[in-house]
Amino acid sequence: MNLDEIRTHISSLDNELLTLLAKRKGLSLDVARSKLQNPRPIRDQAREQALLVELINQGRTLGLDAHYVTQIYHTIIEDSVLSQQALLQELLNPQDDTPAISVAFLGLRGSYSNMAARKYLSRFKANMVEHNCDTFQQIFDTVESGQAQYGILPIENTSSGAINDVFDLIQHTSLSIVGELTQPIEHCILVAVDTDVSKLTTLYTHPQVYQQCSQYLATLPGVKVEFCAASSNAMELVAQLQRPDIGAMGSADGGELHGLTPLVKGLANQKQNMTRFIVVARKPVEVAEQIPAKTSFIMSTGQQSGALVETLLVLRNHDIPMTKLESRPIIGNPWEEMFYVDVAANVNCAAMRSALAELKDIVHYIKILGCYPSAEVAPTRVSSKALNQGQVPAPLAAKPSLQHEQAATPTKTAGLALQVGRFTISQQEPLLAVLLSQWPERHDLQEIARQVKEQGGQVLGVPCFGQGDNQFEQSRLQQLREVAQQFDLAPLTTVHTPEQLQRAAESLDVLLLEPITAKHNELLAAAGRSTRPILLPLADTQAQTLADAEQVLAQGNQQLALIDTQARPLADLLRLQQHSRLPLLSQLTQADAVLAELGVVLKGAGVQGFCLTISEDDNLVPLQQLAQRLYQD
Ligand SMILES: C=C(O[C@@H]1C=C(C(=O)O)C=C[C@H]1O)C(=O)O
Repeated sequence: MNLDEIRTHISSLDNELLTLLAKRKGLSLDVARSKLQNPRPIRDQAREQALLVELINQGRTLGLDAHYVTQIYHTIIEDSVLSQQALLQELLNPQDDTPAISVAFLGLRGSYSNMAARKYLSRFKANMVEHNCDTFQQIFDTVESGQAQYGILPIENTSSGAINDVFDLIQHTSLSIVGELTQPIEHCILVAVDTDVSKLTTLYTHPQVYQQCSQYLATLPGVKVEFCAASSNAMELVAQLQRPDIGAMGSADGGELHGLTPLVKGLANQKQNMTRFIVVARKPVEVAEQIPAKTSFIMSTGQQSGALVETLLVLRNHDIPMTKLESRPIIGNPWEEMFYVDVAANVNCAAMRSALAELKDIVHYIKILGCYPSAEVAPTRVSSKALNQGQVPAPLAAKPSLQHEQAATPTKTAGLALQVGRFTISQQEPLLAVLLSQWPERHDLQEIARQVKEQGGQVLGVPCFGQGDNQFEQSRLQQLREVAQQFDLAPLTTVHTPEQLQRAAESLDVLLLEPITAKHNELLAAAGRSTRPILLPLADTQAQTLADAEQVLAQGNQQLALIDTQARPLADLLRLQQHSRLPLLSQLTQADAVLAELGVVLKGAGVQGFCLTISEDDNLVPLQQLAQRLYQD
């Protein structure tokens, strides 16, 4: 076949794929209708887990990687669940037959709020009429006066936190919250014509985008930054100017609406940059009981001692998980606070009704802001156990419990739980990290990453520091991050100094400390100030280890695990665990003849994770054996 013929063939396969996806979506909506008649929760993670294992195994026989199949199906299932939820909501809250839905949001076409509005409405069949607003107040006014049916408002951001202006306006509105959504915020340089970064002289953007990208912008000293009212205004301007020396900063999707293309992506200092938006409307909605719901309310408790604790106890006594608590001053009552609370519960469920009745008796004021479908569809993780056993786990006893769907999100354990990337470390399913002893060729790195993922590992560690200048190290950090991301692994590196720690923390998920004596305390302090999970090697004595850990915890970082790097006697490890609530990991070497057995014994003794050191030339059979033993027993 020549190139044209191959491409024709690919296009025809893509066509078939799309047709099949559309058919699948149709069937998933049939499932939703059947669940309505025979009430069961929309989300069925046991079914998803079984499906994924089956697909992964089937994929393997066709030569497709586990991570590839998983990624594709996470997207398909997320859409399937959200579409089922939207259908159920539509059936429960019939709309007038409006051919178009009007939405008020901040900024112009292409703003982050506009992209959120588009995403939210994509599940309705109607067209969208856009109301551009200059202020949050104007959004509330536009919806309250009936000019728009919905308003979209950003409420919190993973880097900058709560958006206070919105919390304050919510206290005074008659509108209800009817929905939520989370939107990744990925800042890019957008240009109107074919050009290069070195040709840029001016960038237009919003001050907040500028702040969030300050580290990248510091690398472009010759470029002048000009501020606009919103990133969408910057896009509009750059699209008009059509010049190779001028760019805008904003989202790639937003830029596309103005005919702009991204020149550089991923500019934010904080890589996991996401904003949660709420959707407001004049009339509250009812949420189907098969869907995980959230309820938001505000309350003021007065300043008597223990007042807030009393209210939280009411939630706890009814087993209602709180997902957010914010406090804002009450204007006119100095030092009094209004509390804004989100709970993962339907306002109409029995537990919530009685909790609200009890709360009304003990607070000064309480107002329900709304009950709405929770937009979080956390991907069903295929357990490393299922992956290694290569069998489909029997679906859990089909118990159509509506209450328990809420509990799909992992519960926090009493000790300190370490969250590494998307993985929460636990004794049942220990963490498996592979640490290369040297930097390999990029192709080898990819192949190792692929195999680590295939075996159910979660972390890929490679040394990035100490072999070249800053730029060289930076490029390694970048490469490691990219490869790890490609295979859905958490990237790790070893850091020796506070400066290295700071740089690694900008792009990697986990940091292994290897303090050099002169910088020991400085490194611990820097680890404490960081927000990344830290692996702290055991010191010579238990007292010293606990003191080191305390130094990190005292600076605010609670994402800390201890790691035994010297194969200490089991008795020492057990003794340590009695004195520390921190997860304990063990570093093992590939060469150990009894590696897999060692892993099993350590796991039995409570070790919650393993870091296997390998060199580039090692074969990965021991990794496979370790993974199989760890996840099978
Ligand atoms: C389609 C269903 O509903 C949901 C979506 C699934 C899917 O798209 O495969 C699987 C399980 C459920 O979370 C179902 O229950 O089968």
